[in-house]
Amino acid sequence: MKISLGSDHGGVDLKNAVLQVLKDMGHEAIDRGTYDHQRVDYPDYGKAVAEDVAKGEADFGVLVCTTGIGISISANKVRGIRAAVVSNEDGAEFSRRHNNANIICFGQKYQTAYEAAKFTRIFLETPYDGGRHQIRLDKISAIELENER
Ligand SMILES: O=C(CO)[C@H](O)[C@H](O)[C@H](O)COP(=O)(O)O
Repeated sequence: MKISLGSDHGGVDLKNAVLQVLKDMGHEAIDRGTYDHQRVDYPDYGKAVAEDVAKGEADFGVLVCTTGIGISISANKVRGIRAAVVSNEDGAEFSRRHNNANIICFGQKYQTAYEAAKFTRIFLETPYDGGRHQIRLDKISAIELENER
């Protein structure tokens, strides 16, 4: 699979760790930065990864900031993006099964590299259940359309 990854300065170490694991697993990775600990703004990286996924240039995205919150809010502003902050195995599985999430987000403050890699693997390997869940996702899409300028 092709995975786009991004983080701000608060998530760069965890992003780099997940990037390496994804490469080791044989995935193709697009690293949208940031690349060091210099202070940057998380919306720039949330947008870059979200647009890769929304345009079909990546199958899935991985985003990391200090808490996972700001960068997920940013990514979710892009039409068609369902970015989920995940902090356990169940969330990794159900963000895919029920929400058809296309970006997994982490808070570097809370997740070890081992956990983030495990949750990302579960996320990538879990299919969407469809069925009744599509009714809810269609309602989310309708909210997006109703609120477009
Ligand atoms: O967690 C974040 C946003 O939800 C970011 O990673 C920032 O680190 C956080 O906002 C703190 O910003 P700072 O400039 O590093 O103090």
